[in-house]
Amino acid sequence: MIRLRSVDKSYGALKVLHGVDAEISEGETFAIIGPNGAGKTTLFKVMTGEVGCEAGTVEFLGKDVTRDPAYRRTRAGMGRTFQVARVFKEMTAEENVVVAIEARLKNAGQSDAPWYSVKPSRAARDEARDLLARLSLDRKAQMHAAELSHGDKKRLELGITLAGRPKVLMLDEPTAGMSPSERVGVTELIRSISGKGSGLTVVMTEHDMGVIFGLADRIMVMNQGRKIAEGSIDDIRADPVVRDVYLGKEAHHA
Ligand SMILES: Nc1ncnc2c1ncn2[C@@H]1O[C@H](COP(=O)(O)OP(=O)(O)OP(=O)(O)O)[C@@H](O)[C@H]1O
Repeated sequence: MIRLRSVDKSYGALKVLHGVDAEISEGETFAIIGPNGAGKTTLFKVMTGEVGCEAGTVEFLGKDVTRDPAYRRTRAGMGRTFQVARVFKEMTAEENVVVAIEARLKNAGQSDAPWYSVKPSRAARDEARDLLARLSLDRKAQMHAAELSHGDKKRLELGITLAGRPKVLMLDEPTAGMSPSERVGVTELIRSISGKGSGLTVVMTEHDMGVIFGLADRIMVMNQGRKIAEGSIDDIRADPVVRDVYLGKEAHHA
């Protein structure tokens, strides 16, 4: 799905990624973890195309996309959510999802409607309602997005992203700023949409180890811009270097 080879990235004089390699396979949930400032978000943005890299390559679906901007990668099937949910606040939850469905149909040449028509198609509305039901937002479908709780806004953003039918779902700290119960809910939701048989690949950065251990098939650990470990949850838990630089610190904070 995604392959990074020897990626270097600097912000001015500050080098934040040093020769990072990564390979993400179809259908897996891949998590990037590490202490603050380790370079997780930067690596994530190199994958999505929000930032470029000075050296190395990024492949998506077997094609070199290193020079492709983010919107091209989105069109090719990379869906992304943000640390602060991006939704149209003045529109209802249903309208937010309908717009995303109409945009997908339009990009696929299956709709002549303007990017947002005043009267959306019946098919788009039905699909939006199904999606909102899967996200447990059906009873809030007619609420304006601005009125939704933080957790529900994140759910809605996930719905908008899923409406684009991505091949890979890129989640940047999906539980950031959530209450413990919202975290559990979103973890279950991600598990339900990315479970075996869904075919969906998920790449996520996340600070909450409970969320990571509940979701990830494979974990990559970053420290100071380098990959220091990669493997299953059990591998990562048992890795003495990881325990030292990351899990150890978490445990001290706990
Ligand atoms: N736009 C930017 N301009 C300059 N420096 C940046 C920029 N973005 C990030 N950095 C720096 O790059 C380093 C890596 O940041 P990055 O956000 O990738 O780390 P992170 O592991 O995601 O951290 P966190 O867990 O705190 O989100 C940090 O030292 C950060 O200050």
